[in-house]
Amino acid sequence: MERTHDQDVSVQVKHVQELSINGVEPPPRYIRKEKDNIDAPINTTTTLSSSIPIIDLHLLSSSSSQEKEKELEKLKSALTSWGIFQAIGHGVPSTLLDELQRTAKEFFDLPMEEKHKYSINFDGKQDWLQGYGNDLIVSEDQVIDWSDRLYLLVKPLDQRNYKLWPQYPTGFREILNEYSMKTHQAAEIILKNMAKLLVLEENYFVDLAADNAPTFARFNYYPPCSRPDLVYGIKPHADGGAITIVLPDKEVEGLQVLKDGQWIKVPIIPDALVVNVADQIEIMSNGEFKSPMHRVITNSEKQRISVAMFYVPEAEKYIAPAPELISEIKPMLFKKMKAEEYADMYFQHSIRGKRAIDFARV
Ligand SMILES: O=C(O)CCC(=O)C(=O)O
Ligand SMILES: [Fe+2]
Repeated sequence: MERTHDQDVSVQVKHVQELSINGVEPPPRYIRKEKDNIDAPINTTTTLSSSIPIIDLHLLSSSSSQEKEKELEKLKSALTSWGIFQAIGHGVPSTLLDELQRTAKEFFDLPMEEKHKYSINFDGKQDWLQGYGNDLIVSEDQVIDWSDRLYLLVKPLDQRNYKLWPQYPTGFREILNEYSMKTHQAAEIILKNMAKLLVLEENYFVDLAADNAPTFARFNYYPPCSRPDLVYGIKPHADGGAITIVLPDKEVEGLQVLKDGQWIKVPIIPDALVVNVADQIEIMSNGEFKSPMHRVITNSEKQRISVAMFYVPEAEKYIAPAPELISEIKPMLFKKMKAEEYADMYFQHSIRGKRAIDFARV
């Protein structure tokens, strides 16, 4: 994964945090264009928000088969109709969630010079987009998200680039390490039960999170923005890996998911982790599980911080619909390709605001 990027990054942008401090109107390149909008109304009712499934991961490994079956049924409907759910009983201690949020905040609060030590473009080199930065700019007319990020490879362990793991705030490295181990266990439970639901071999999806498979942590920092009506925190997108586990901000909402043509707010549930299916599981499940479009809106008064863990299949692995899920009535919906080919495709299309998975269809 230590690939250097040969993309032209000559167009540099400021960190959003600096723009926000000056309180200026967002510059034109942050203003979304008509083509970036998905023409869907926002559903502001809490009824739909509160119908986003809540799954107790602990019950999925419970000894009572009745409880387990009930939770599995809920998981099935979460994955097939929403592609997103709130995970409780995930085994990550509440104190660790708080510590991770606190360290993330302390990192973004550091002076710019300190954060720049971990810059994506440090020394003019790009380490597969790892480090502190924001959207990679590939064209002059690209619309930029109102967020700064710290993006780090946390697995495979021997590929971690500790030069980009902040030394301050103290304890950052240990906390991220601990958090990544705990969320890995949650990811395994989810992936195992996904295979069960599709009557596939138990490890069919768990292997996607094997020791050699990459996991990335992305700390998202969304400063206040004077024009939430015009500027996205993250534009509408689907994630490109296998699954994503997000620790959302404890106090500030912002994440929305597209469901049946409407944007639905993902509500804050204390200590819950938001889990979403990403494109490569949609492909492998032959479209049974949905990789949902989601976006983050900005807030005029408050900053928001989230931490996303992306579980990504190993570069060399072939991704294709499971043969067991292909039949005369359900033909193969997606082409077979290497995970790294998909990753490249994802990168090229998503940066231009397009859905990569549409280019993988048969
Ligand atoms: O900030 C959030 O809640 C979600 C972030 C997200 O969608 C992402 O990092 O891909
Ligand atoms: Fe996302």
